Amino acid sequence: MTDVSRRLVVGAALVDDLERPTRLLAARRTEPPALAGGWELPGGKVEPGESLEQAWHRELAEELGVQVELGDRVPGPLRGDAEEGAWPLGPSYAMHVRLAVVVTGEPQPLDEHDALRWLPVAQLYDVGWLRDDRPVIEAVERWITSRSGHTSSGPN
Ligand SMILES: Nc1nc2c([nH]c(=O)n2[C@H]2C[C@H](O)[C@@H](COP(=O)(O)OP(=O)(O)OP(=O)(O)O)O2)c(=O)[nH]1
Repeated sequence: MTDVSRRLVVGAALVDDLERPTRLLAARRTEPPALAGGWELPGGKVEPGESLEQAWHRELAEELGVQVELGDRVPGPLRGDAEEGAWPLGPSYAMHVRLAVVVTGEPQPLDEHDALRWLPVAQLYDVGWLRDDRPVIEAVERWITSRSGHTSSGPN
């Protein structure tokens, strides 16, 4: 099935708190025309020679103007080598997703986006996510819900 390797992409599930998240940042794309107006996780393609971690930090600085701390992976269904745990975006891309929080700056739609929205968990589907993001957002929702259901002093 993985006869041709996919181009790696990083996506950030930017939340307000890594341990007890209550909201997620959605970004509206401006290009290409086929994807314009769709909402996505900020991020982009991993450059040659770059680690995934470097790509997350670079993309979030370029696109939103923020420095971030990375949190847990949100694992997807792809298997094998560089795509292990990534999410398929059509036939050509594989997106690795991690939670992240802003440590410096305020997110702005600097590049590739024309709007940003912080979505409370109860309103995660108020925007029109890109088709391939839907299962990713469902996984993020499960992750957030599992965390917010715990008290900070709980055993789990
Ligand atoms: N960043 C991002 N891309 C997504 C998501 N969902 C989705 O289908 N895509 C697609 C859109 C693009 O075809 C591809 C990622 O490319 P990109 O355009 O974001 O990459 P980039 O920032 O490096 O942009 P560029 O310099 O190559 O133009 O994955 C998502 O949630 N986040």
